[in-house]
Amino acid sequence: MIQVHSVSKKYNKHFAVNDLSLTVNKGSIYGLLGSNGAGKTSLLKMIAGINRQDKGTIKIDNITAYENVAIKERVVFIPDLLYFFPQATVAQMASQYKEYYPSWSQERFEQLTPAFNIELNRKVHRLSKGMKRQVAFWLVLSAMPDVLILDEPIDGLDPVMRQKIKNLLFQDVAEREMTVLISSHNLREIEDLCDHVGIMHQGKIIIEKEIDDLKSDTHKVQLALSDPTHEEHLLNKLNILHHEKRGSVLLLIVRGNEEQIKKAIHSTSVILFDLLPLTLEEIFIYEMEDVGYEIEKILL
Ligand SMILES: Nc1ncnc2c1ncn2[C@@H]1O[C@H](COP(=O)(O)OP(=O)(O)OP(=O)(O)O)[C@@H](O)[C@H]1O
Repeated sequence: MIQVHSVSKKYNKHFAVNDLSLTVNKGSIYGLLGSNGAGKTSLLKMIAGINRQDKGTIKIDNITAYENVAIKERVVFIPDLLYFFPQATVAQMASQYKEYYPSWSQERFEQLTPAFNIELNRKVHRLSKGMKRQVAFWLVLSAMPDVLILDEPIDGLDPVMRQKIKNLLFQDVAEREMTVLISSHNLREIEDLCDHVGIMHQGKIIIEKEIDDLKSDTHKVQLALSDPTHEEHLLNKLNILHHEKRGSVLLLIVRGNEEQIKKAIHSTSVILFDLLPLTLEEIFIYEMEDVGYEIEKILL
C-alpha cells in the first residue's frame, strides 16, 4: 500500500508537487496521468524513496520510504530513462539484481526467458530501446517487488510485447497482490491496465476515480422528444455532465444508474433514444470540463 499525505516538493521556488495526497491500495494498479511538467516524475521519485519531499509524509505499508533500505528492497522503480551498468550483459545485470533484492526469484527469471527471448550474453547498452525496456521488465518482475513504480513504462515496446507485459503485471497483481503505480500520457493504455486513475496538473491531483465506477456511472444518451416542450422537465430529472442540441436531437452525457436514466427518459414520450458507452478519454473530457479544466490542454 502506498500512502502519500500532503506532500510538497519545490525546485527553485517552483512547486513540482504541491500539497498532494494519494493512496494506492495493496493489489491495485493506479494510473497517474498529466501534462508535461505536471510533477509526475517528481512524485514517483519521492515514493520510490529516491528524492525527499520538503513537506508531508510518504509511507509504504505504513513505513516511511525515504532512505529506508528494507523498504527499498521491496519497491522497484522503472524510470523513463533506463540505467544499466556500462558494458553489463543481461546475465550480469540479473546477478546485480539478485544481490540487491532479497526477494529475487531465479526460477521466475528462468521462466520468463522464453517471453523475452533475449540472449543472456547480450550487452544491454547495445540492445534497441524497446529491448532495453524488455530487459528492465524481465529483471524487475524477477525481483518480485511488493510495489512497482513505472514512469512511462510502455514507451518503445511493440504491441505484442505490450500485451505480454500487461499480462505479466496482471498475473503478479492477482497472484501476489503487487501494488502498481504507473505514470503515463496515454489514457487508452491506462484504461486497459489500471483500476484507479488520477490526473495531475501543476503539482496537484485534480481528479481521481475508480475506473469501473466511472464507466458504469457515466453514459452518452441521444434522444429526440415527440413534444419538445417537455425538454426542460426531462433535463431537470437527470444528472447532466454535458448537454448539446443538434436540430431536434439532444446529445447528453449523464451520470447515474443506467436503469434509472432509462426509466426517467421513458417517462417522457421519445421518438429516438440511444444509450451508448463512453471511452475513458470521453468520460475524462466531460468530468474535467465539469471541474473547469480543458482536458486537451492538460493531457496533450
Ligand atoms: N531536479 C530538478 N531540478 C529543477 N527542477 C526540476 C527538477 N526535477 C523536476 N523539476 C521541475 O519540476 C516540475 C515537474 O517536473 P516532472 O519531471 O516531475 O514532471 P512530469 O509530470 O514527470 O513531466 P513529463 O510528463 O514531461 O515527464 C517541472 O517544472 C520541472 O522542471
